[in-house]
Amino acid sequence: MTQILDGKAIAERLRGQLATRVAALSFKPGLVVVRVGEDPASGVYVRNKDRAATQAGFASRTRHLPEETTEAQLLEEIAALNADPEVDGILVQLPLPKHIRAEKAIAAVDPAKDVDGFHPINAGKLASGLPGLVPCTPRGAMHLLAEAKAKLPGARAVVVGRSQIVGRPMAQLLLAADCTVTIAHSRTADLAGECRRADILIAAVGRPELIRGDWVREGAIVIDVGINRMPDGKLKGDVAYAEALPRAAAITPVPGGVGPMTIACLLENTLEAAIARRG
Ligand SMILES: NC(=O)C1=CN([C@@H]2O[C@H](COP(=O)(O)OP(=O)(O)OC[C@H]3O[C@@H](n4cnc5c(N)ncnc54)[C@H](OP(=O)(O)O)[C@@H]3O)[C@@H](O)[C@H]2O)C=CC1
Ligand SMILES: Nc1nc(=O)c2c([nH]1)NC[C@@H]1CN(c3ccc(C(=O)N[C@@H](CCC(=O)O)C(=O)O)cc3)C=[N+]21
Repeated sequence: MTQILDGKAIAERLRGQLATRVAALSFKPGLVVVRVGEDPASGVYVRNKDRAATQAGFASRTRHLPEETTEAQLLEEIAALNADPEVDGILVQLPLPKHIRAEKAIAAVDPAKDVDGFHPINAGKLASGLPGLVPCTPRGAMHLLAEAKAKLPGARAVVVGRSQIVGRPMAQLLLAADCTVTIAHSRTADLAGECRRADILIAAVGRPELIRGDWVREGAIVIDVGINRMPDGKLKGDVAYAEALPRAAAITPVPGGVGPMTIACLLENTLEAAIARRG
């Protein structure tokens, strides 16, 4: 029987554990989400983060800046949050309006408060095997692999996608866990062939059902990071779920897989950043 990795339930349990740890502190870890403009998808995510954080006992707020905010104004806002002792975690919601360079905003966040783990300092630490803040989505995927009791050392892991925010850090975490890691992308010569070798298959592409059932090795663990909004409003992953299900040992659904774990790991990172910074 294929194990369906219920990210919603696992994230709920993790948030409960975090709430218990937060309740034992003498302060509320502070999280600020900075949102610029009106990207429609961001509205839902930002509200979900805010609700999860508040429920778990964090001091959470959203700083919503208008679409016309200049890059310089955003950097000033970030500098103020860096200097605020009550703020432990800062997340600049992506995408940003086109007139703002995302890499400038990301690099402006104090690495000690960078709960997205996107700052080059944290990315460099991860690539060097040093402790630092780790991006939430790959971190959530690692929790799900633990839930699947994946035997990582020596396993062949294939990560499809090489973005700064998902694919690359995912590959680094699997490498740190002693997997043999392949990173595939849009220029990969034989994507189906690469996927078929995977004991652990991570899809982070952003193309609905690109990965077909017969690309999945019998007994593989499949983590589908993709979140694709279809014209009918429903969400689909990057993996053809119904086809892959009978072949996989374990698989994540979309929705209800990696997405909720991302939010739980944001809280996990914020708690860790708070404890590290406040001692
Ligand atoms: N569950 C969650 O919490 C989150 C989900 N997501 C979702 O994950 C998906 C990926 O996000 P993100 O990493 O930001 O996306 P990006 O668009 O930044 O990266 C996509 C990657 O997929 C590769 N790719 C695109 N088309 C193909 C193809 N036909 N064959 C092989 N590789 C391909 C690209 O290759 P190349 O580099 O060559 O262009 C690129 O490396 C999206 O659906 C996004 O919505 C994202 C963040 C969080
Ligand atoms: N600075 C920054 N950090 C991010 O981590 C970040 C970001 N910007 N921009 C957008 C992406 C996307 N992302 C998701 C988070 C939760 C769900 C999630 O909870 N998904 C639910 C369903 C949500 C729904 O129904 O729309 C699920 O998959 O079950 C999805 C996607 C974080 N991102």
